[in-house]
Amino acid sequence: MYIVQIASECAPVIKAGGLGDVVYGLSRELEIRGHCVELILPKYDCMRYDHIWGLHEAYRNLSVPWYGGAITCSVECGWVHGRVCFFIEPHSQDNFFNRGCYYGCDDDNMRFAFFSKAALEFLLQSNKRPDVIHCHDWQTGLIPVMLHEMYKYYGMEYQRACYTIHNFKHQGMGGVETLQATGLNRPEYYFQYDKLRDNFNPFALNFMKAGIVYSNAVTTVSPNHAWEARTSEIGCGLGHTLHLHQDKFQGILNGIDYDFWNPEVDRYIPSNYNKDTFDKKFDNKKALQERLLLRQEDKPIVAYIGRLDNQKGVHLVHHAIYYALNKGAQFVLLGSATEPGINAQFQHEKQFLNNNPDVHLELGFNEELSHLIYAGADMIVVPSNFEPCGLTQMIGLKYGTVPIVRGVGGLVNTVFDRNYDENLPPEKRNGFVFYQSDNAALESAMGRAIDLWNYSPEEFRELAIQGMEYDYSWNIPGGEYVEIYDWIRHKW
Ligand SMILES: Nc1ncnc2c1ncn2[C@@H]1O[C@H](COP(=O)(O)OP(=O)(O)O[C@H]2O[C@H](CO)[C@@H](O)[C@H](O)[C@H]2O)[C@@H](O)[C@H]1O
Repeated sequence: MYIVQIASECAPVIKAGGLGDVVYGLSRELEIRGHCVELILPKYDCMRYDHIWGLHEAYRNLSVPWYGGAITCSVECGWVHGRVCFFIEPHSQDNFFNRGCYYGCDDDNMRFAFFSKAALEFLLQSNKRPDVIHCHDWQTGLIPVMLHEMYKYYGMEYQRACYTIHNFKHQGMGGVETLQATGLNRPEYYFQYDKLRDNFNPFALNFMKAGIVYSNAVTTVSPNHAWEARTSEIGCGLGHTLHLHQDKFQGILNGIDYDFWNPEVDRYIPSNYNKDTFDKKFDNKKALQERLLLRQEDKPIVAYIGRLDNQKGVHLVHHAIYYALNKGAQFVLLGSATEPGINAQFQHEKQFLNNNPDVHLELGFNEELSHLIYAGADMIVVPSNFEPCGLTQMIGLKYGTVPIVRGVGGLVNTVFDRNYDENLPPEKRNGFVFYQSDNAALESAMGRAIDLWNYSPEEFRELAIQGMEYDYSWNIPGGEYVEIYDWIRHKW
């Protein structure tokens, strides 16, 4: 099969969070299975060019219709750790992707509406006719619409669209101008509730809703989240739309790329290990303590890695720091906040805790350091308010770092409580789970984890090794995506 992935991120060259990991990991798995995969991405000025090999011009003067005129783009091609990626670079005063950031601009909706249009034009003009176009998140939600309403008539009638939602919270909104710019026009048609009109704001078009309505198959990133999104407020207003389209909607648990996230071969950590050489994990713990100037004492290290925003339960992350310190543990945080208020709060916290030898807060994005933390910490806490899948707990498991998670979304599908999970025998359990989003609930799980480390170290070690035995690679989800692709190719 010939599959094109279109997304706003692909790790490690463009990574703001988990979306990038998934786009890369899934593409790699599909190629291993013998499919031909290409990626189309924006050419941001701030992406990690050091991860691209052989960047060269692939298409000159791609003319992309925009607002009745056209914007000329160049398309460059390069290999990102073996994956063929096409980077679209528009030449216009809008400077869509030369802003020193991936997201967070006032005109994000227009930036990615343009990217979506340009990606389709590139496929059309370069005569690429993939079997499946796989789009991700709100940034590419308009692609299935344009494919069905426009490009189908220009010679792309056999291309099928699969759409994956990684985060319902960010849906992308536009207005009439989006229709004018992309050439979709016809507001009276698209502003209908069974098309793009937002379910709650009658004056807005919703990009994510567009992707759901117009794609041949829609997925989100775990079975439990698929259920939550359809039946509760976690769908952020799209529950009804998902319900209407439930026949083509399902949850597929993300995988982890074990070539990249694997303590046995990880080149960013000083001491490689696996479950048979688990004790070498301790060398990484020492290295982590040294690197972050933590007190070199035999204490458990609790870590948090992730974006710092309300989704991630920042109030509980904050509480976890102080609770760990109170229980005599150490705490390491690696995170970045885009919201100024949350950023200021953690900057303040960092200053306040600066002289404490048992805690380190690293505010910013640091891929290399994240590997050392996964390898060096004993536990990783994921207290999310909602979590479509969550990668950090799965990476933690692979590194023998015991997850302590809130039982929501994909965390429910991946972490099984050592003491209370009744569905699995004790030797299959792999972490600690709590359910409410208050301090007491967090403490109930963190307390059990830290106590086990302190008072029954052998049992803690066993639990960590049980976690390492789980296979959360792309092997199973890769097969599930292929089944979906096959289904949409033959059904429609
Ligand atoms: N400051 C930092 N420095 C270095 N690395 C950092 C970092 N902050 C985060 N990371 C890394 O980024 C990834 C984050 O994974 P998450 O599952 O938390 O994704 P996120 O919530 O962004 O994405 C959404 O998409 C993913 C993928 O579908 C879903 O798993 C998730 O639930 C959904 O919210 C991990 O690889 C982590 O190590």
